[in-house]
Amino acid sequence: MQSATTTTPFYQLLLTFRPKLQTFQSKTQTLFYTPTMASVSEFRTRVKPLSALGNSSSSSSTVANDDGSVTLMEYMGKRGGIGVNDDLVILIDHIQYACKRIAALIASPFNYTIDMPSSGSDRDAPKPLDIISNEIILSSLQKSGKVAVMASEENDTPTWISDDGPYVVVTDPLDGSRNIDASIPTGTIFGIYKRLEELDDLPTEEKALLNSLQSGNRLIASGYVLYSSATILCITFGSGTHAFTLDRSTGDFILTNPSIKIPPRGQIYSVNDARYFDWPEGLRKYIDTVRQGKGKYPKKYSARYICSLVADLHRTLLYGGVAMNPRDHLRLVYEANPLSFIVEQAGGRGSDGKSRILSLQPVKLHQRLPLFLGSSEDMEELESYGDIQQKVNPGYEV
Ligand SMILES: O=P(O)(O)OC[C@H]1O[C@](O)(COP(=O)(O)O)[C@@H](O)[C@@H]1O
Repeated sequence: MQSATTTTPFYQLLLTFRPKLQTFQSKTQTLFYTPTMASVSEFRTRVKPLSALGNSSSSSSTVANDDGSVTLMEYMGKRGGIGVNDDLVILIDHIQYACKRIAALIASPFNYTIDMPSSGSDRDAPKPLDIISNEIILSSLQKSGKVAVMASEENDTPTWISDDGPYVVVTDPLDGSRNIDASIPTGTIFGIYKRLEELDDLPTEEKALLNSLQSGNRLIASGYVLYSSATILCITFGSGTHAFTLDRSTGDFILTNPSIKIPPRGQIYSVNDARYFDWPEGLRKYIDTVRQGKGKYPKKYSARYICSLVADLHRTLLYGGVAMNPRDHLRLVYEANPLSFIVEQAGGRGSDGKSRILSLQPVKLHQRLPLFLGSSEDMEELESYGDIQQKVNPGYEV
């Protein structure tokens, strides 16, 4: 019998893989077809107040379907009162489509048979699904017609897509992919900037790089998709952070957490605790203090660490506390900036331990840094310990 693991065609096949779920009916008809560049005015909604979500902070112009639901497309299509322009709606439609394909792939029983040439024993070396996810996102961005350049954690240099694309997309297509074989949550992270028109006359390589190195405070939207027991798309356009949960029966992302407010204080710290002896004094002291309930919040903190940034952040957004990786490991452009924007829009803070992430000017595309994200009061207390950036980074094996 021929082994499926040795045939290259299977990998090729996965690149064009589409889940066979023809019985699904999508309200917005976007799940298993590639969205075209339609105007948002073509999206129809059945209107009624959003009372079913019980969210008083939502805009009064937000409207829901008969069953009380609001899809991501409806929410952006002027229904959420957030005024996302048509080009951006089309772009997000393509990103969410790509993420649904990634979600289906991650859950596929055929993942185990994907075989690709290894690029070394490096723990950070890309896994097959990293590469496939990257291809899926690139292909969706190309089809959107709205992207000038994509900078991905998986590529050494940014990919120039189109001279007149209005947007720049930075992405980590599949974060935490080391977790996949054990079905532990993973995620996609993305950030969107406007194309810097003043750079249009520069050589392609140069303008691709400079467009991708924009400071986080220029982000116009960012988000993540969490692939877990539920597939959740969390997004900000600069007016609050909103989460949508994939309804697998229809293929729509449904608004489930409008205007998320991260609790000002949580009781959870999230960090790879095995690195304790490599931490600086300040960080050790902080963790020792809060785990004993001797901090400003007089309760003993709990530890949670999934080792999947999107999952650790999503929990932190909902429950509060701090999620951190104190060593130079996570990337400013693809991870720290988009996630800091999400956290700030939810009322929290994103820092490298000394400075606000969104104020940093990236100097290298794959620049790494310590990252601390979380509740405003917890972040303030943590930073007051001063010395919290881990300088020793031996490149851990596991
Ligand atoms: O080994 P550490 O320091 O705990 O780092 C774990 C972190 O690395 C990540 O796996 C990201 O690393 P990659 O970008 O190499 O996938 C995060 O999801 C996770 O939070």
